[in-house]
Amino acid sequence: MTLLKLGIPQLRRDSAEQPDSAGRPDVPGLLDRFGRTARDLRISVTEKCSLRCTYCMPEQGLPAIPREELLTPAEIGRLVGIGVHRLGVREVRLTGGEPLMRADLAEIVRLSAEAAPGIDLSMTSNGIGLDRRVGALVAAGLTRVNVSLDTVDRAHFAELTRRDRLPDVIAGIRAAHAAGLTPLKLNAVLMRETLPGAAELLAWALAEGCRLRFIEQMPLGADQNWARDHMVPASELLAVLSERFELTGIGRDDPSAPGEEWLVDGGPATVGVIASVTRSFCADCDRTRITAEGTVRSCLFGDNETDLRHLLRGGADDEEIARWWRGAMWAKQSGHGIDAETFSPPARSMGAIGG
Ligand SMILES: Nc1nc2c(ncn2[C@@H]2O[C@H](COP(=O)(O)OP(=O)(O)OP(=O)(O)O)[C@@H](O)[C@H]2O)c(=O)[nH]1
Ligand SMILES: C[S@@+](CC[C@H](N)C(=O)[O-])C[C@H]1O[C@@H](n2cnc3c(N)ncnc32)[C@H](O)[C@@H]1O
Ligand code: SF4
Ligand code: SF4
Repeated sequence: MTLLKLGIPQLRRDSAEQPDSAGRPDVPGLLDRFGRTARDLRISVTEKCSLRCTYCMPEQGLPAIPREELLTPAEIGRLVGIGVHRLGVREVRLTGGEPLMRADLAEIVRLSAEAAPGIDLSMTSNGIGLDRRVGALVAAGLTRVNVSLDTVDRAHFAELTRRDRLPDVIAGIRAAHAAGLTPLKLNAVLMRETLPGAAELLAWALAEGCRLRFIEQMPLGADQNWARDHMVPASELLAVLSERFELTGIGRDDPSAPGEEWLVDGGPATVGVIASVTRSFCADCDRTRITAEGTVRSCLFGDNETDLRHLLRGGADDEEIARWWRGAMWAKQSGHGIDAETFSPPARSMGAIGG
């Protein structure tokens, strides 16, 4: 594979070749060789972002994807329809980059909702500008939103994201809540720098009626500055939170949910931990991803991508596209492999994959 600078790979030369499905049983779903079936579709709609979180983006942002290489709303809607009606997808999440950077986001939501009426259609966002657009997004069919927020200290937020935008994020969170997009989950990436403020962030989330989840940092940053012995494991976070709150473990909503939950002070409020590194949930993974350029990415950490865009634009029918998608997922790797001695981070960073 040829790498472009800053972690965006060109399409693999062979990604426009139909994936090898040898040995795959003839079933409609997105089965892989390890017995997992993907039902949770995550679609990245852009690489652009209004923030520059240090664990995700380089300071100068990612190189722009030419407009004609991005999937259009109609193409995204068509893939959602294929995923739901032919491949067994049960929930769809829009992500990025920052989805709100796309001016046609409401159109993407509308066409996706029309392609799969009644589906859980959510978005993961940094919340900036959500206050102005949430009405249109809900009217278009958005059912839920998760917002990323690492600290409620304005100066610290500016340092972590390289942008002084905390008031905009909070406005977005409150507007989403007021618009009925609940449960509203907040995602906070665990870092040495944010650990001392973790209890404060939880107190803030509880007061706002949001469900906070802390996420172990993964080696997916464009600056490639992750180190196993520097990351904060879930166990350390739980010890810190327990100094202020009484936590009672209640496990996962379902086995493939990445987050484990704890009741806070007897409940009903909860705090979640997504321990992707130290308590990996890869064995139960149910994810399939489409990148903003229309490739299937079977795993966050798997650089082998299969191009569906040329099929969408080349007159292929839905069943042919479904066949390629199934083949791409059949080849999915067993897990992220972070603990293996041979591990090396993927070529794309989180913002370029679609987290
Ligand atoms: N290892 C791993 N981590 C993931 C994956 N997808 C998301 N994450 C991490 O989980 C965090 C939360 O993701 P969200 O986009 O909020 O999605 P979710 O937790 O599945 O969403 P809900 O259904 O609302 O609970 C992200 O910030 C990522 O760090 C994945 O496929 N593998
Ligand atoms: C890449 S962002 C895209 C959506 C949106 N811009 C946002 O921040 O929510 C999706 C999620 O990935 C998480 N993320 C980014 N880099 C990460 C990393 N290195 N390790 C773990 N999670 C990461 C973010 O915190 C966010 O919750
Ligand atoms: S985590 Fe989300 S908000 Fe932060 S830089 Fe990455 S894409 Fe942007
Ligand atoms: S790292 Fe890959 S296999 Fe593991 S949960 Fe994420 S997408 Fe699934």
